[in-house]
Amino acid sequence: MNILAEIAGRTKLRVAEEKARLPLSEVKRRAEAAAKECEPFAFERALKGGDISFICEVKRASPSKGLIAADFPYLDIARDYQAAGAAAVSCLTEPYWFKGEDRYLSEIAAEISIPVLRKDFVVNEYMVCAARALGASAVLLICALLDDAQLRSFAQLAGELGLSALVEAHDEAEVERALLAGARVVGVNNRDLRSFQVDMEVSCRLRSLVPPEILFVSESGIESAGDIERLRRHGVDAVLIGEKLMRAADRRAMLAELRGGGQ
Ligand SMILES: O=P(O)(O)OC[C@@H](O)[C@@H](O)c1c[nH]c2ccccc12
Repeated sequence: MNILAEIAGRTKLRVAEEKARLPLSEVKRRAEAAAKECEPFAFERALKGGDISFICEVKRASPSKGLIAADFPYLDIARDYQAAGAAAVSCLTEPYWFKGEDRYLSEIAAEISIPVLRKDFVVNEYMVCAARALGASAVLLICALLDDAQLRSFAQLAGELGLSALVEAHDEAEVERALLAGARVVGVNNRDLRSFQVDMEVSCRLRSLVPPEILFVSESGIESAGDIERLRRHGVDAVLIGEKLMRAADRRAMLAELRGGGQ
């Protein structure tokens, strides 16, 4: 079984436990209440226009790298990202492989003013509603994990809650499926979630398949100002960076270095 299927299976059990504590009707009510108080689609707005935007990730561990941050002052990290000019923050909430927690997301969203993406393995509508209820402005939908009907219905539900959906693809067929599902933000993962192989060329190759009015985010394995420059040249709207920033002693300085010559 590949890791994605394994994570999805474990996630379904996790959500079933959550549901037993807090029913879907209550999470929906909380999500709708949160939607009334938040600016709709703030995530998309934050990525639009200007130079390439940075989505900076708060990630404690990953299946490919193991423990990334022994010391994990997640609120300080999120505040640093905001101070360094990040357009948005991505926060892992998956507990078993990424050592994430829902409270990291809710506390970060309450602490900073830039939008926060819930980075998790969404497998049902409960998780979309919970994302909003926790204070997220965006939710990740992974094409490799969801069929067309699920992609469409979760993207629509997100839309009804004013949440942006970052629809993640890794090849031509998945980009096509993302667009068919009505994605307004397509993320191309440079990392193959099955083999963990990282190749920036994947983003460069797939860029032209996404029309200019749809936001294009390049995700994973981005490590240098040179990488960013290459993606900029290909017309990428935003980059999603985790490990390189998480491991930096001075995250603000690292973000400035990655941004390089752009304004
Ligand atoms: O740490 P990196 O290589 O900079 O990658 C960040 C981000 O793209 C990665 O965490 C990610 C991309 N898609 C995902 C889906 C699930 C979990 C994690 C991810």
